[in-house]
Amino acid sequence: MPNWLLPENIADVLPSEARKIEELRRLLLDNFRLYGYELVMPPMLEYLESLLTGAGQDMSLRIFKLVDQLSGRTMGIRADMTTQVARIDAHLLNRTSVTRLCYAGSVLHTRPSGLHATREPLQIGAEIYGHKGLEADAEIQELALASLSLAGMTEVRLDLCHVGVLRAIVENDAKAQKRENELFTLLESKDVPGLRVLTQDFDVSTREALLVLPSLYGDASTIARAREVLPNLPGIANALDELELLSSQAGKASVTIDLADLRGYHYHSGVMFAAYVPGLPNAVARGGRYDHVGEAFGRARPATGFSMDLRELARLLPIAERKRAIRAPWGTEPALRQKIAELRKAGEVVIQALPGHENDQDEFDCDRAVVFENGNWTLTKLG
Ligand SMILES: N[C@@H](Cc1c[nH]c[nH+]1)C(=O)O
Repeated sequence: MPNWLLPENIADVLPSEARKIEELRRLLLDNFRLYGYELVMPPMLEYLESLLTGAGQDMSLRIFKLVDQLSGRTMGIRADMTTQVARIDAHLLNRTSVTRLCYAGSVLHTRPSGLHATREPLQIGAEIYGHKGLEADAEIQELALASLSLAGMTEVRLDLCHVGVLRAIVENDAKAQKRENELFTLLESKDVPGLRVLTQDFDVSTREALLVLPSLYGDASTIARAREVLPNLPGIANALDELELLSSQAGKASVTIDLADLRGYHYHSGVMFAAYVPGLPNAVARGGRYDHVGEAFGRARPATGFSMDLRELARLLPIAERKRAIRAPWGTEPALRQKIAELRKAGEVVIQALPGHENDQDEFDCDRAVVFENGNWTLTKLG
C-alpha cells in the first residue's frame, strides 16, 4: 500500500476547501461573539473517564483510545466538544450567572456517522449554561438558524423532538424503565416490530404510547395529534408545550416534529433539534438541552447548545472565487519591500515570485503587479 494513502473517512483538506472552511469558521465565531459567547479551547485529548462523564454509553464507542506514557492511564481523543465545554463551565469558571461559551475544533470518531461522513469533523458550536427556561433553548435555536443563514443555506428544515416525552412514558412503568436504552435504540430506527416484542409485558397504556411514538411525525400539527393520542401526563404536556413554542420561533425554516427521533449523543434531557439542508443526508446541525452533564461533573447547571460540522457545511458552498492578488518580484531592495508592506497593510494579497517560478500562483488571480517604472515601484494592471 502506498505510504501516502490515508485511512478511510479521513482526508486532507486542499487549499480551496480549506479557505472556505476557515472563512466560515471566522464568520460564525464572529457572529457568536455578537451574541456574547466567549471562545474556549478544550484539549484534543483527556483522560477517558472525563470524556465519558455525563455522556451516554454510546460515547465510549465513538472515542479513539490511547495510553498516556506519563501516567499510564487511558486517554481518549474527544468525539464531541460539548461535554468538555460543560466541564469547563462546571469546574473552571465556577460562575453562578448565565455563561455563554463557544468553540471550534477537530473531533475524531472511531466510525463515520453516515455513509460519506468524515471521521474527523471540525466541530463548531455554542452553549448556554445557567438558565433552565425555554428562552435559552430559543436563543440557541435562533443562533443555529442564523449560523446556517450566514453560511448561505436558504432552505432549512428543522426537526424538533423532546426527550421528555419518552421519559414521561417510561417513568410510569417500572418494566419500561429497566429497558430504556433498548427503547431508545428501537425508537431511533423506528423499529415498530422490535418495539412490539420489547413492550409485550409492559403496562397497556405504556405499550400503546410507545407504539404510537414512531408515527408522531410531520408538520407542527403533529403536536395537536400527540396531545390527543398520548397519555395525559404532566411531563408529556410540558414537552409538547415547549415544542409548540420553539416551532413557532423557527423563522423561515420549515419545521418537522418527530417524537421518536432521539438520535445523537444520549446526554440530552429536554428539547432536541436537528437541522437539515438539501444535498446532505445527515443533519448539518444538532442541539438541545442537557441539564445533567454538569451534575455529573459535580455542579448541576442547566445547559443547552448546538454544534455543527464546518467541513460538511463548507462542502455545500460553491467553490470560492479565486482571490485577486498582486504579483511582485522577489528582492531585498528597501523601496520594493516598503511598497509590498504598504499594499499588504491595506489588505492586498501580494505574492513575491520566487526566482524561476514567476507564474506559479494557482490559488490566486494575479490581476496586478508591482513593477519598477521611472525610478519608482508602482502598481500596474495586468491584461
Ligand atoms: N454536540 C451535540 C449537539 C449539542 C451541542 N450542545 C448540545 N447538544 C452533537 O454533536 O450532537
